[in-house]
Amino acid sequence: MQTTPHNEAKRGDYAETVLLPGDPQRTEWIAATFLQDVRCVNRVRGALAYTGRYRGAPISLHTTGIGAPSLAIYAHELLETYGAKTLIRVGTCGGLAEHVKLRSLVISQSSSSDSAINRQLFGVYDYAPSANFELLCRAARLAAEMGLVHHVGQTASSDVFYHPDVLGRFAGVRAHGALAVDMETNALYTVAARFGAKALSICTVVDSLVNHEDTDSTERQELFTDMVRLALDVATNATSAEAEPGSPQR
Ligand SMILES: O=P(O)(O)O[C@H]1O[C@H](CO)[C@@H](O)[C@H]1O
Ligand SMILES: O=c1cc[nH]c(=O)[nH]1
Repeated sequence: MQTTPHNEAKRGDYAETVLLPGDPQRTEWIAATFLQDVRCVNRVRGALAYTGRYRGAPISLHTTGIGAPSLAIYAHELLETYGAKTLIRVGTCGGLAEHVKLRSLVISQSSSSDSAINRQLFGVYDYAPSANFELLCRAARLAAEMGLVHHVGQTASSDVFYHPDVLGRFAGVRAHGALAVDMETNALYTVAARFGAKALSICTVVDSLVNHEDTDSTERQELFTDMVRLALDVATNATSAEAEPGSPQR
């Protein structure tokens, strides 16, 4: 029998720190490119998950799929059943501000949402899901030390990818400083807070809704090298002085 309705991994199969890619191909690539002693711990629904080591430290990867409901299920089970303590999303996002260029990194400090999920949970409050402060500071410091083009600030999460009003629907959050949009960060920060866990979302900008630019999906795995290296260094509390020779710099 499976341990949860969505996961065949056994208790103890995950490390306490789990990186969360949205796409199973990204998960596979991270496992093959960055981890040692790696084994696959889940294949249910194609939500590939691996556990291995990064510079000696235990680390897991788990695919979240697309959207808040999908991420919320996997994050909940990782925290409740598998004993995860730290979740770091390694995702993609669309730029909402002119200065947020393609291929840069967006480290989300907080995330607004158009989802109805939290409206039923907080009574009269509009909940403000936020990154773990310690992870956020570490990511900002390491990104600067690594010379990565990055932005730290608030983001938006939307339940809608294809919308008839491509940019107009973001007018309110853009006018209040939102840098980029994805679909899961709001849910990640909310579920992590419920369990008293640490969470951070780092996304690579793959298109700009403002500048009407797009990356080619064939370049995307390579594009993720900086984001994944940063997330792994944040996860394992490395400093850039310890970075392996040949670590990508920008
Ligand atoms: O590339 P991932 O991490 O899946 O993230 C983004 O890409 C998907 C939409 O194409 C959504 O999940 C969105 O949040
Ligand atoms: O435009 C984009 C790009 C990635 N992910 C999103 O949710 N939107």
